[in-house]
This record gives sequence, C-alpha cells and structure tokens, in this order.
Amino acid sequence: MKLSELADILPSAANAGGAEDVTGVTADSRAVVPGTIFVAVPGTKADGASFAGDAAARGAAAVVVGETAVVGDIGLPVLRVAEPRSALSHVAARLYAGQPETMVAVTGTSGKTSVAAFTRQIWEQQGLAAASIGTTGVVAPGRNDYGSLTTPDPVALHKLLAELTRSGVTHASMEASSHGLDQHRLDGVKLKAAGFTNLGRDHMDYHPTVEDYHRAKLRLFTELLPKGAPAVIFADDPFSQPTVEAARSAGLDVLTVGRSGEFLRLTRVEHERHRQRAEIVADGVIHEIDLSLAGDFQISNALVAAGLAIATGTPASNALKALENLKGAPGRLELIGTTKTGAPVYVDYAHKPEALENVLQAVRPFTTGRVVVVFGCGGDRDRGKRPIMGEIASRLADIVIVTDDNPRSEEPAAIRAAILETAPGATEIGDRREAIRLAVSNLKAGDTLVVAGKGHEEGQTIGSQTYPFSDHVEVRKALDEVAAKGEAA
Ligand SMILES: CC(=O)N[C@H]1[C@@H](OP(=O)(O)OP(=O)(O)OC[C@H]2O[C@@H](n3ccc(=O)[nH]c3=O)[C@H](O)[C@@H]2O)O[C@H](CO)[C@@H](O)[C@@H]1O[C@H](C)C(=O)N[C@@H](C)C(=O)N[C@H](CCC(=O)O)C(=O)O
Ligand SMILES: Nc1ncnc2c1ncn2[C@@H]1O[C@H](COP(=O)(O)OP(=O)(O)OP(=O)(O)O)[C@@H](O)[C@H]1O
Ligand SMILES: N[C@H](CCC[C@H](N)C(=O)O)C(=O)O
Ligand SMILES: [Mg+2]
Repeated sequence: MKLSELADILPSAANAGGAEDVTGVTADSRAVVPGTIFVAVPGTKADGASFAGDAAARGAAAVVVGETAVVGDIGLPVLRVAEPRSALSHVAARLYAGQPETMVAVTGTSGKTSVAAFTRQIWEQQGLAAASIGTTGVVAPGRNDYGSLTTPDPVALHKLLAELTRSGVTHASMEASSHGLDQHRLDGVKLKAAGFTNLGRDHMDYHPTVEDYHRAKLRLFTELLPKGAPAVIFADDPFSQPTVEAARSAGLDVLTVGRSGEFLRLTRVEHERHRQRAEIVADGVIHEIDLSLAGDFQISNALVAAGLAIATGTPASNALKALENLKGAPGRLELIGTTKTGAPVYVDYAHKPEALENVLQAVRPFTTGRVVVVFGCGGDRDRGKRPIMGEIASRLADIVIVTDDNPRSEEPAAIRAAILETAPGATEIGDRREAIRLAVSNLKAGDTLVVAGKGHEEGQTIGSQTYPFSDHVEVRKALDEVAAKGEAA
C-alpha cells in the first residue's frame, strides 16, 4: 500500500511523497523493518517521539507524531495527527485488513472475560464460527492461546482479527479494558454492539479518579459504537444509570438486562449447590433456565452475553436456551474438586474489592459450614485496595488466609501487612502453595474454600522473575494429598 492511500487517516500523507510501499505499522521503534510506519506515542515511561531517529535508522517509511511532538530532521516524512494512538489503530486496521463480520466488545470492572466467553459459547451453539479475545487468551475453532493483555495492542489485535477472518470466523467477542479504551486500542474495530457489566474500584494506579475511570469505559459507547447500535447494559449496578444516560445521549439503542432490566428481566433465581435456576422474561415471554454455574454474578454475566447475542441476530429463545450449556471461563469460580466430606474448592480471579465481595457472597447460600478464603494482593498495583480487601474478607469469610499474589518488585510481607491491618483474625502464610495446603487440609463437611486472585494465571511473579505456579494445580495436589492421608489413616 502507498502512503498516500492512508491520507484519510494521516492527512499530511497526501503530499508527503514517499512512493515506496508501506508494509506494516508499529509503535515500537525496535520492531521497525524497512517499509514500516512508526507511530510515536507518548508513554508512561518514555515519549515515542524520542525514538523517531531510531525508527528512521531501521528503514521506517514514515513517522507519525502528535501535533506538538518535537522531531529533528530525520530525512523521512513526519506526519502530524491529533491522536497518534488512534491513528495507530486505524492504520493497523487498514494494513492488516479483515475483521469478523459481527464483532462485539464488553467493558466493566468485573465480568468481561466471562461475558466474552459466554457470548462466544452462545454463538457456537447456533453453529456459528465464533471467537473470544481477552484476559484468558484467544479461543476460536481449533485454537486456544493463553493470553496476556485484556485488550491486545492494536497491531497485535488487527493481525489477529485478520487471521481469524481468514480462518472463517464470522463472530467475535472481545474485552475492552479501561487501559485499552483510554489508549485507543479499539478505535479501528468495527463493532456491531457493546456491553457494560458494572463499575467498581480498579486501576486507581492508572486513573486519577473513579470518574476518570468511568469516562474511559464510556468511550466504548460514546465514541466507538456507531449511532443506533445496541448497547447492552447491566441494569442493577450503581453505575448502570449514568452509563444508560451516556449511551442514550450518544444515540445508541439501549437494552437493559438484570432484575431491573427491560430487554431481559430477571424475575426469580433459585440457588442450588453448583447450579441455579433463573426465570428470565424476554419480550413478554417467560423462560425458565437451568444454569450449571454458581454465583449470582454469573447470572448477570450470562444476561449481558445473551443480550449481546440477541442484539446481533440470535433469536431470544435460542440465546436463552444456550445459557443452560454455558461453561465458566477458566478460573472464574471454577470448581476444582471436593474433599472426601464433600467440601467444594473453587479457584477464582477476584483480585479487586467488588469481585472478592461478590464471590464470597456467592458461595454463602450453599455453605452450611465455614467460608474459607485464601488470597493476596498484587505488587506494583493499586495499594489502596489492600485494606479494603482485608476488610471484605474478614467480614464475609469465617477463615481468612492472607498469602502472596505476584508481589513483583514489592516486599511481599509489606503487601500482606497492608491487608492484615483490616483482617486482624487472619492467618498469614506467604508461600501460596503452603497457604492452599493448609486451607484444604482443614476443610470440614459443609465448608467452602475459595482460592482467589490468580484464576487462570500460570505464574507467580516475584521480583522480576515469573515462576510456574497454578492455583488449579496446587488445589488439585492438596486435595489428592488430603485424600491419600485419609486413606492411610
Ligand atoms: C501502563 C500501560 O498501559 N502501558 C502501555 C503503554 O506503555 P508505556 O506508556 O509504558 O510505554 P513507554 O515504555 O513509556 O514507551 C512509549 C512508547 O515508546 C516506544 N518505545 C520504547 C522504547 C524504544 O526503544 N522504542 C520505542 O519505540 C514504546 O513501544 C511505546 O510505544 O503503551 C504501550 C504501547 O501501546 C502498551 O503496550 C503498554 O501496555 C503494557 C504492555 C501493559 O502492561 N499494559 C497493561 C497495564 C494493560 O494494558 N492492562 C489492561 C488492563 C488489564 C485489567 O483490566 O486488569 C489490558 O488491557 O490488559
Ligand atoms: N458480574 C460480576 N460482578 C461482580 N463480580 C464479578 C462479576 N463477574 C465476575 N466477577 C468476579 O470477578 C472475577 C473476574 O471475572 P472476569 O474475569 O470475568 O472479569 P474481568 O472484567 O475480565 O476481569 P479482569 O479485568 O481482571 O480481566 C471473577 O473471578 C469473579 O470473582
Ligand atoms: N491484569 C491485572 C491482573 C491482576 C491479577 C492479580 N493476580 C495480580 O497480580 O494483581 C493486572 O496485571 O493488574
Ligand atoms: Mg478480563
């Protein structure tokens, strides 16, 4: 593609010269090869513009910078745009062309991974070639890649979307993180619909205020969805109303779901041990649905997913029927096993206050004994959530074991101490493996154990090293050990 063919995205490209072919785009000068457009974005640690010379030396076709960036004479077209990150996304979408015909995105503090996975599963059950993209990775026909970012950077994202499209995928659901929205990673994605789950405390290390955080999430509705497109909004959250208002003023077709929802109204829930029965009214018709998932919050996620599927063409009765076969996303209130006496052990990804609160409340109705929780807080992340999570754990669990969860560059004991400040009765065991062993070995009939914070993760990051570690594997081992001891005794 010629540079001038990108003139609608990069206005100054029209007369920049540069006859040679543009072969790619990147925001990292180290990834430049001859023919690449280098987009200099202002980062948290460095200003991309300071790498323009490096990009030129590696053969960049042109450099895209913000309006005020300072770039010396590098012998290349320097194209100025108002928002380099947005330009990066649009150029990536053009160069790595091809997107599944029906794409939806979901945002919210908690539930994104679950909703993205559920939406894919509903589509799959209709016989559609569907994919989901997010924290736990990419799942598509014949493909299950472990993930890293919740919303991939635009270059990786568009390469992926193009690949999925080539392999025949027509439907894709993706997570829109607040970082991703704030950094314009989704600006080049053509969305048919979007969903909102809830808003709680998160990423206070990145966003200055909760309002700023909410505003970043709202971009999905106010800037990315085309006018008239459906916005599926969970109705029972404190932030539902402001989200509905923002979506309405952006001219979207607002579809609310939940107990106070109008599009899908939840009228009754009966909790059973590892499943629940829900009554959902859609367009005046009552549907009785048996979900094989535990937790009220999973019903909320299932409703948002059903809303997205219906809004993009799946008949309501099919979408709701499909909820009966949903499988939870890996590490989201995932039942790993039970002790000999029947005490269930769950692995869950709750690593923020509202999530921990929800998961502990979710297991209470079917716990006749004690609720036991093992958790920690990540290092180099929001410090403010530590005492909040300590308080929640001691209020909602009967036994609290505070352990490590990716301490990263911080002193692990100091992280634990910040949690323990508000969880005075808790037991402190830094070694996560030991913490899990102790918790499992003390379980009695009627108890429920939740190992929270790492979910699907496969590593424990201590300092700058990531060691293989999986809650799933450790719980399994602990359950086997306890069973073996029981037999030996
Ligand atoms: C905090 C954050 O969001 N960082 C993102 C940000 O990086 P940054 O601002 O720190 O970049 P920087 O180091 O200051 O460098 C500025 C620019 O110079 C470039 N550079 C740098 C060095 C060089 O030699 N040449 C060069 O061109 C860098 O590639 C970058 O484009 O811009 C980069 C390029 O777009 C992103 O890749 C990077 O995401 C990193 C990988 C990251 O870890 N992000 C996490 C926090 C994240 O996005 N998480 C969310 C939310 C998860 C959740 O909800 O829990 C997610 O969607 O996963
Ligand atoms: N709708 C919900 N409301 C409250 N808590 C939820 C909800 N859905 C999930 N959770 C809790 O949050 C955890 C993470 O869920 P999920 O991975 O689906 O959310 P996410 O938004 O993708 O999170 P992340 O941003 O960390 O990837 C779950 O393990 C559970 O504890
Ligand atoms: N995407 C989140 C995941 C946090 C998971 C938790 N295990 C932790 O390490 O804090 C982050 O990197 O902040
Ligand atoms: Mg996620």
